[in-house]
Amino acid sequence: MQASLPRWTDTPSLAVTDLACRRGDRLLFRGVGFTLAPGDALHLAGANGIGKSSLIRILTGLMQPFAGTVARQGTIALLDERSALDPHLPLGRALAFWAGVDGADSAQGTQAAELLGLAQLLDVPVRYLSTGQKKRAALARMIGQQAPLWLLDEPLNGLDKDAVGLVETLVQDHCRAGGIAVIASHQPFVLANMERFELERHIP
Ligand SMILES: Nc1ncnc2c1ncn2[C@@H]1O[C@H](COP(=O)(O)OP(=O)(O)OP(=O)(O)O)[C@@H](O)[C@H]1O
Repeated sequence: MQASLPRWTDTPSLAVTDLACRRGDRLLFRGVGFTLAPGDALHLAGANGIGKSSLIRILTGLMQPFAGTVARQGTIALLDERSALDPHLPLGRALAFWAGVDGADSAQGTQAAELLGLAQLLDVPVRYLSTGQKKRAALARMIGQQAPLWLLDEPLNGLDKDAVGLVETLVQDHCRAGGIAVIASHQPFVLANMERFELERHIP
């Protein structure tokens, strides 16, 4: 079931040092540090509101940390609660739009859509997709980016059991191909050799 392997030239890495995050007047966490190399996967675990999404946004560069540094090597693909797909476009064209923006091979997006069981829905406007189908479509968009660094915020929300297994396999394939994945999830995420990072240990 493996997608054709992504290709990138640089060796990806993600190194986080002594990171702290403040939202409003509250320090959410401090002293967060880890280093990820090709093939590594990290599960960010913790209760609702602990700061998993905030940490993912800091890793992407969308949010500044209160303290600490993030060093990235390689491009990032982000999956969060927003699919980033134009709701008015048919799914196939919405995916092709992002392939164009990312300079990626649009066949990769289509192939990812097929892997995620969306082959029959490429002509359907994104706004008509169900919750689980929208999540699958967002995953197809992310995979189509062919980026080495995958940052996934609650990737299993809204997915049925089969799709959960599929996503776990896709992430595993990505890491086996030399990619890196960070997965923020309050649900179990089954992946061989994945490290677990408990944000709770970093509450001030
Ligand atoms: N713009 C903001 N200003 C102030 N506080 C915020 C802001 N955005 C988020 N927060 C707070 O920061 C905390 C962490 O939120 P975050 O979304 O990172 O948590 P999370 O661990 O991803 O939660 P969940 O599992 O529910 O998705 C929450 O208490 C939230 O209310």
